[in-house]
Amino acid sequence: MEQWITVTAIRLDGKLTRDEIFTDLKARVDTLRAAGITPGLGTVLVGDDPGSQSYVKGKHSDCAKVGISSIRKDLPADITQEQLNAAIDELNADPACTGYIVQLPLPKHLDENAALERIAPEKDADGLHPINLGRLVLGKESTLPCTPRGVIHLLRRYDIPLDGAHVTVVGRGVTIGRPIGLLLTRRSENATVTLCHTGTKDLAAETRRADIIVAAAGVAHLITADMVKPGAAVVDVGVSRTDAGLQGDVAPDVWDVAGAVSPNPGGVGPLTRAFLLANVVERAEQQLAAAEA
Ligand SMILES: Nc1nc(=O)c2c([nH]1)NC[C@@H]1CN(c3ccc(C(=O)N[C@@H](CCC(=O)O)C(=O)O)cc3)C=[N+]21
Repeated sequence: MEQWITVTAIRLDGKLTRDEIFTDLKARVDTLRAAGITPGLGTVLVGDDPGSQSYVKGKHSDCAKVGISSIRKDLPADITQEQLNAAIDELNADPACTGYIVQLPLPKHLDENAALERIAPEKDADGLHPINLGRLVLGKESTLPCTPRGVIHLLRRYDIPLDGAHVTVVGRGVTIGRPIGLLLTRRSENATVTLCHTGTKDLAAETRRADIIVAAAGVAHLITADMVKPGAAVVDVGVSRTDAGLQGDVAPDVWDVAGAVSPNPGGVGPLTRAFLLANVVERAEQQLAAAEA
């Protein structure tokens, strides 16, 4: 029998939205350069994981597109914590580097939290330094984590209402699951958030009552059509490298039920990168404002 597949969901287009952000950033970088400040993004990459290498490469090519200079530190997988510390200290001291990241995950013998804490908080482009995460909890101005910023920007770009919305977040990772609730529950967003994880007893019950699902578990096709309220927005953040290629957390049949879905690839990933650059530009703008004051 013939199968009819009805794709009804709006596509939350991360590439298009990224291009809009880049246009804005490029103009701001031109202004900074004219004032004598060149924003510079540093990356610290340890080891030769192909995924991490491709992400870092993407970040540097983004920099070139908006006029941000970039500094790459690629280190072998077997370096010691002291050698990693030395690379971090160099970027902390380098005036050409206005913001940087330590690409995660690090090889298992290295201490990720120690590395993140060693980053000068004012150069933390990821927004993952404990001072910045702590300031976010306190509601103080801080560098915001890139992926949560990207998710919220994408929802707003497509006029998905956040005020009063029930958002179910799936996954409790440090880069998205934990911080995104802090952003979504600010007065400016005003959403109600449920955070689910592997200990959640009835995941489908939690996702089914959501107006917005943020799927960030890193489990391929975890979210299926039966778990989605008709018309809900579904943001696919997770990435799994499988034999079938890159797969998100959202199964294809979700497009038949949801009102809006972010594709993966082509959804949140490009925005994570765009907000990394936005964070670097904003750091440099603050530097300029401080110099002018
Ligand atoms: N310190 C640190 N900061 C990070 O922000 C960070 C990290 N470590 N470790 C790994 C994760 C993952 N991540 C992605 C960024 C862009 C895409 C992206 O642009 N993806 C493209 C596809 C790229 C491809 O095909 O490989 C897309 O979704 O369209 C994906 C994933 C940043 N991360």
